[in-house]
Amino acid sequence: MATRLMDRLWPFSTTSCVVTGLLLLVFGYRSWKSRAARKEDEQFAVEKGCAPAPLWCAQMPWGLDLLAKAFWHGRNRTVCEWFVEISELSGPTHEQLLLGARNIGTTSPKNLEAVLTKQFEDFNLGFRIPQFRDLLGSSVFTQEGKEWKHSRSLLRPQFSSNRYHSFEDIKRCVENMLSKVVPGAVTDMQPIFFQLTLDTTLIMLFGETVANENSSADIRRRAEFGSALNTAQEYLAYRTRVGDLHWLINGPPMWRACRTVHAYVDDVIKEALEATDRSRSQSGAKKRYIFIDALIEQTRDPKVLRDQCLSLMLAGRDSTAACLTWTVRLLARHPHALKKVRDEVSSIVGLGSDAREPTREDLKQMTYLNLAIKETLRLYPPVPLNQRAATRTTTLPEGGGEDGKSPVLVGKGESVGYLVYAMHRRKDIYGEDAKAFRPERWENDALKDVGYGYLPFGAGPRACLGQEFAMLEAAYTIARMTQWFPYLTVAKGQTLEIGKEKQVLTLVVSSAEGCQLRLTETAPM
Ligand code: HEM
Repeated sequence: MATRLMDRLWPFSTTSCVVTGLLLLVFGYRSWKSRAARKEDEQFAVEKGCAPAPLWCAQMPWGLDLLAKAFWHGRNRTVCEWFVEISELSGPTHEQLLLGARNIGTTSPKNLEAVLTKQFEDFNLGFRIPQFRDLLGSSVFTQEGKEWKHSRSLLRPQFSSNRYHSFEDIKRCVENMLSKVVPGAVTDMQPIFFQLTLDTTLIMLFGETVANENSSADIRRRAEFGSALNTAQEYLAYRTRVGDLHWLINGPPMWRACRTVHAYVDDVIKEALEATDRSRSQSGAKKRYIFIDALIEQTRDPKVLRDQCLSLMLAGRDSTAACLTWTVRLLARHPHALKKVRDEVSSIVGLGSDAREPTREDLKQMTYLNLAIKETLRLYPPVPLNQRAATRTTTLPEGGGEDGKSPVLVGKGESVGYLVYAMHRRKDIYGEDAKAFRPERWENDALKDVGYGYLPFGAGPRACLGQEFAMLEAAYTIARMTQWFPYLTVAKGQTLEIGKEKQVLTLVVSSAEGCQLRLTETAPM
């Protein structure tokens, strides 16, 4: 019996011994390399007056326990709150050893200003390029240097408000979305917002062609595309947690998801190319200001078109949908804030589905609504963590030494993770009630100079290009939703306390509980 059991286990135990041995060798080599590099940098550190930042202590060699914890929090859907806990315990800047490689985590506005703007040339995207390549290929999000500058200068003019007619398209999509909500029934708004933002992004990129295709086959294909995009993103998110060992996070579900996503985008682009050719051949045809036209003027290479469009689809869909979901969740849980939004919308455009649709000017006047969105982006920045890696040995301005005021050394290739979610909840920046939803805090002069302490859209040369578009879409959607359904009630069983809810962290942070609400036209009894 015992021999039979050994026979069965033997091949597995041999394989696991070999794998474990190899991993130990790899981690050991990385630790040795990291220490050797540190020695070389010692002189530089002395010259710059650097001191070590607190070590976020891993109890096991090579930080294996940190990796295990990261995966545990991933499964338990509490990663962002874990980062808050770490930064509260270790201070605004800490060092850690993960899989034998040293890296730095920071929630310091001064350090972020250095990384994103002042010392822009000292940092690059690190492992983002190989981590994201399978899905996003080469696009504005995964390029650097000349290529990135070219992509950015190509895309930027398309975002300026007079070049796209998206506002009318957003309005149409929002009307379509609201007409499907059943008043008084419990509705999960999260998937509805993801669908809305996918539709608006598709229209922005490709014009009428795609989002208007409403046969059941088209709808099914769009849904398959959406779910494949989610799967692929989950893989990318796990890859970002293991640095240069990203290639370990792979497998058939990821390959299938990438194939589905790419096939869908390729078909849409093919259609858009044909539509552009048709409209060119019709003399006097009305010029459509859509992204794909501008891209096609530069290239007809299907791979280049796919990579750029897919990146924008991802950026346009997920971040704005997350922003909408969290805003509505928070408003429903804060009746006082919801009332203020309702009163404001009512006084500017009136309530009721047949009331006048808000214009851009109306939206600008809705100051409280805009503050509510701003406050949501503080508590739930859709991109809650991000990172850069040093292109050469350099320093961060603060975080080292006993008082945390000395510069911190960053060796060439080491990564700096910046924890926007945790920074946005720092009490020394936002006050004792930092974890509360209080849009009024932005009326206070004390936050006028918050600068790099508030970064939902990033900053510096790589700051978000879609910010204006996203804010317009979010404000319009919530204003119009308030007109149709002025009252929101949280469904039973949903978490009420901020930060206690389960969260799904892919490249954006969304709600694991969804956003289950009752939307009603009159005040609930
Ligand atoms: C609430 C919504 C949004 C949020 C919170 C958001 C957030 C961000 C952040 C944090 C970055 C910087 C990334 C980095 O530095 O690594 C970024 C970049 C970018 N975003 Fe957004 N974004 C939003 C909506 C959009 C939309 C709707 C689009 C376009 C359809 C878009 C397109 C871009 C582009 C093109 C970049 C620049 C990438 C680069 O130059 O590296 N974003 N966004």
